[in-house]
Amino acid sequence: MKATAKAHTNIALIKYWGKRNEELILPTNSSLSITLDRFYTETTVEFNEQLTSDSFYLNGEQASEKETLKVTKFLNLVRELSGDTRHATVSSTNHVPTAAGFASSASGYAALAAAASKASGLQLEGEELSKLARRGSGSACRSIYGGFVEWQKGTKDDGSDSYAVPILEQEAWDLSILSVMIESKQKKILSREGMKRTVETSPFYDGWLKATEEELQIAKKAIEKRDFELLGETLEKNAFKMHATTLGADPPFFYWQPATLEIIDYVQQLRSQGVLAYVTIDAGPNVKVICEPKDEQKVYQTLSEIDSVKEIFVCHPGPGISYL
Ligand SMILES: O=C(O)C[C@@](O)(CF)CCOP(=O)(O)OP(=O)(O)O
Repeated sequence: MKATAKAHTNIALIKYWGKRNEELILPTNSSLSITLDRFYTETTVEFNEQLTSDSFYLNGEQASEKETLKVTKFLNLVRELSGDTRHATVSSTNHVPTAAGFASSASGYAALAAAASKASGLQLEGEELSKLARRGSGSACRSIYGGFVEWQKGTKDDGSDSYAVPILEQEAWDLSILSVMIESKQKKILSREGMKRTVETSPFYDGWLKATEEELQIAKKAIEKRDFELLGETLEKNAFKMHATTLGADPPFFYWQPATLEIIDYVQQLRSQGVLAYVTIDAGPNVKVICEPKDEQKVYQTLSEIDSVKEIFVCHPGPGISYL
C-alpha cells in the first residue's frame, strides 16, 4: 500500500520545553502553537514485501544512515500498531528552508506519521494520529491540525492522554508571522539536548513550569477574545522565560546571537511607535515576529533595514494534515 501526506510546520506561542519521559516524548508542560501556511513537508510511504529493509529519500537524495535509522525506529512503531511487518520506501520533500534550521522535524514527522498510518491500513486520525506523530518529535503532534493548536501534556505515564487538540481554525483569525533569518555559524544545540540539559540542571526550571502554565491560560483567553495585544505580550514573555532557563543550565548555553538582540530591539522600537509587533524564538538564533496583517508591510520594511537579516518569510495561519 502507498500513501502521501502533507503537513505544515508550526511555531509555538507557548513553548514545549522539557520532557517527563524521553522514550515516549511526554512533555513537562502543555504548549500552544500556530500552524504556518508557507512551510510544509510532503511524504510518501510505500510498504512492500519485496524489501529487506526500509529506505528513506529526503529531497530526492538517499538520506544518511543516521536519518534512515530514525525513520526505521518510527516505522517500527507503525508496524507494532498495524501488525504489518513489511519494510517501506519513504520519500520526503521539505518545502521548509531547512538550511536555515527551521524546525522541519515537526512537519516531517507529522507527514511521516500520517502517510505511514494510511499506507499500513491503520487510518489513524485526530488524537491517535497526534500521539503517533508525538513519538517522532513532540512539536510534530501539533501539526496534525491547522490554525491555533494546544498540545495537552497529559498526566498518564503511558502518554495515552498527551496529544494535540485544535483551538481555533486558521480561517478564524488572520495574523502575520514573519520568520526572520539571520546569518548563523554557531553550532546548534538541538532542542532535544537543550531541553534535557535545562530540565536536569537549571534552577530556573521550576519557575518556568509555573509561569508557562499561567501564560498558556492567558494565551487561550486572548485567542478566544481575539485580543492580539494580550496574546503578543504573553507569547513574547513566554519565549524570553524559556530562553532564560538555558542561562541557568550547567553548563550554561544560549541560542541568541547579536543579530537576535538587534531584531528584538527593532521590534521594541516599533511598539514604542504604536505598532503591535512581538517576538518569539525557538532553539536557534532566528526570530519570528508576529503582528496583525494591517501592520505587516511596516514591520517587514523595518526588519529589512537590519544588515544582519538575511531573509524574511511572511507566513499566515495554515492548515492541518492532508492526503494527496
Ligand atoms: O516548538 C516548541 O514548542 C518549542 C521548541 O521548538 C524549542 F523552542 C521545542 C521543540 O522541540 P522538538 O524539536 O519538538 O523536540 P523533540 O520532542 O525532542 O523532538
